[in-house]
Parts: sequence; structure tokens; C-alpha cells
Amino acid sequence: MAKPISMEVWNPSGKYRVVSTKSMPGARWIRLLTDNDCRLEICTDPKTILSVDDILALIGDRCDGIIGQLTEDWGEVLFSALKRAGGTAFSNMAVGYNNVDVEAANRNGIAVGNTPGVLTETTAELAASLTLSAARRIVEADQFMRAGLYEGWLPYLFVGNLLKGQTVGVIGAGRIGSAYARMMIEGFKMNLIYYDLYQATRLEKFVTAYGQFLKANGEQPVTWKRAATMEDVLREADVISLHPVLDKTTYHLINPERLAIMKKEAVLVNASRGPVIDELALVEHLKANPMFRVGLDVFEDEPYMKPGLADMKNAVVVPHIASASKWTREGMATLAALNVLACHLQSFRGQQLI
Ligand SMILES: NC(=O)C1=CN([C@@H]2O[C@H](COP(=O)(O)OP(=O)(O)OC[C@H]3O[C@@H](n4cnc5c(N)ncnc54)[C@H](O)[C@@H]3O)[C@@H](O)[C@H]2O)C=CC1
Ligand SMILES: O=C(O)C(=O)CO
Repeated sequence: MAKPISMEVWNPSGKYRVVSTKSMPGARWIRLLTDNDCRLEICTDPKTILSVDDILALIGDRCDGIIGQLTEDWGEVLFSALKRAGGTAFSNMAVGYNNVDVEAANRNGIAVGNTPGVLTETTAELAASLTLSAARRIVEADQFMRAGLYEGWLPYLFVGNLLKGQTVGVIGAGRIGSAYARMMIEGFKMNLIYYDLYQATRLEKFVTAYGQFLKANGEQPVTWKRAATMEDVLREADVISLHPVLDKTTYHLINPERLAIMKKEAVLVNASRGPVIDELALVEHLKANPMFRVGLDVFEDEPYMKPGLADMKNAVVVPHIASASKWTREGMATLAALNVLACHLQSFRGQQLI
């Protein structure tokens, strides 16, 4: 077992021991836990990604609930250790469970929470930023300026793609995909084509109503289409943004065959999960198609990029920051604390939180 790692302790005499594997922004989540009779222990070790052994050491002999991060591998080993330590509650500080073996949690009687909703707009805004940065070559142009290469305006200098009137394709039109679609439709008057397992009725109604508004004001109306297949989106869209959950149906959803049917000058954005794209295939595609551009917030083997990606001028890459606004991160921390409290700790039952 790993050696004990550094901890910050709040409310040392609290009845329930709750552990957070990372410091998180804001004070509200801390107050929620300490006001509800929890002794909160926050891991302050500088190591960015904790191993299973590190987390076993954090759980120790007694732990009622724990807040973990999307970089951690929550499976049988950790859930059985949490059960042995008397724990009943785990919350991921993230949307979804792709780093969590929910069946293992169930087997060990541990309830699992996550933190959706509060990061919907923030994540969609980053996807929109990546779209603009890739379409208008912002990072390349910035680097060019800083390198002292600008000698004056030229007709061909950093020519990119106009979004207005083009088609935005969304794969996974859930909370974030729909919010992103609305931003691109309202902001840039793009037409929508989307693919999801379920119909995005509210999104469709919004586009219809916005199209009618534009028409009534003498402008070209925007349109929507629900695609029968993902391939239809890839063939038709000028910009494609990926927002599905990561599971076995979406692993390497973007593969060499699907890259090959996309427009040569398309923009592809991923702010969902890295393994949704076959990243090695993407690098080859970027090399062969210099006018094809990507904006990536997530990577197949985080924190690493596949060989060659960092050299590609037609890729904009940022380190998984899509939900990184202060308000959102504080909200995620608050939701994670509420998950641990509300579902599982006796102390919370019948009490009011604020
Ligand atoms: N980069 C970041 O920092 C962040 C990334 N995320 C990622 O974004 C994902 C989406 O989040 P939300 O919109 O809140 O989730 P959501 O559950 O509201 O939306 C996911 C959508 O994907 C669809 N879907 C599932 N399987 C599919 C398939 N095979 N093909 C097409 N669509 C499929 C679902 O039907 C659903 O509409 C999360 O699961 C998470 O992985 C979320 C927040 C921040
Ligand atoms: O919450 C998530 O799903 C993330 O990716 C981190 O913001």
C-alpha cells in the first residue's frame, strides 16, 4: 500500500469521515459537509493523478463517503475497500461514469453520484470557442504575430471558414450538445443536423421558432434535420461537434472510415471524452488534409497526445478545460458534496441544507 499522503482536515470532531481526493474550488461544499457533522479530509498531495493505491491509503480503515475525480479509476478494488471502511457514498466530480465501474459499486452497496447540468453552458461555450478558433485559425495567427512574422495585410493571410449559413453537425444532442447547437444557431445562424439515439424535441422546437423569427424579420431562416445515421451528419456538416457519453457504442466513433467521408475543409470539435476519436487516425487525417481542422479539449490517453498531434498547425488543443469557469467548478464541488450527503449519510436526513 502507498504511504500516507498529505491531508487538510476540516471539522476534526465530525461524526462522519468524508474524503475528497482533491482540493476543489469554493467554500460552500466544505460548509455543507462540516455543517452536517462530517469530518472532511481533503488530499493536498501535489501529485496530479492519484493511483488506486494512493486512494486506498486515503480510504483507510474508516470512510463514510468520498468525492473522486474523473482521472481516477473507480472499480472493484476501491469500492470494496470503501465498503470495508463502512462507506456508502461516492460522487464523481464530473458528468458521467466512464471512469467508474457502476456494477462494482452496486455489488458493494455504494451509491454513485455525478455532477451534470451545472457545467452544461460552460462546456458548450468552450466547444464554441474551439469551433471559432479552429475555423478562423486563431492560434496559428496568434503564434505568427508573436513570432514577429506579420509584415502587413494580405488577401490570403490566414483565410479560414465563415460559419454563417453553414451547417453545424452535433453528435450527441443531450444537455451540452443541445446548448452548443443553440449557441451556433443563434450566434452564427447555422443550420443544424444532429444524430442522437433519442429525439431532441426541445432543440428542434427552438430551431423551428428561431427560423420563423428570422423569416419574419426578412432573414434567411435556419433549419434542422435529425439524421438517420451518424454518417449523414459527417457527410453534410461543415462543423461537427461531438457530445455523446463515452461507452462502448461511442469508443472510436470517429475512425478512419468516418474521417474519410467528412468534408475536406470541415471543422471537428471534441469536448466530450478523448476515446470517442481514434486519435492516431485523426493525426493521419490532419496530415493528409491541411484544410481540415480540429479543436480538441480531450485526448485519448490524457494527459498525453498521440505522436504527431502537437506538430499539426490545423489542430487547436487545450488541456481538458471545458468546464473550467469559477462558478461552474464551485457548482460541481457543491453538487458532489450534496451527492455524498443527500443520498447516503444519516446525518443529512430530515435536515435542510443551505
Ligand atoms: N470536456 C469536459 O470538460 C466535459 C466533458 N463532458 C462530456 O460530455 C458528455 C455529454 O455530457 P451531457 O451533455 O451532460 O450528457 P447527456 O447525457 O445530456 O448527453 C449525452 C447524449 O449522448 C447521446 N448518446 C449516447 N450514446 C450515443 C451514441 N452511440 N450515438 C449518439 N449519441 C449518443 C445520449 O442519447 C445523450 O443525448 C459527458 O458524458 C462527458 O463525457 C461533460 C462535461 C465537461
Ligand atoms: O465534468 C466532466 O465531465 C469533465 O470532463 C470535467 O469538467
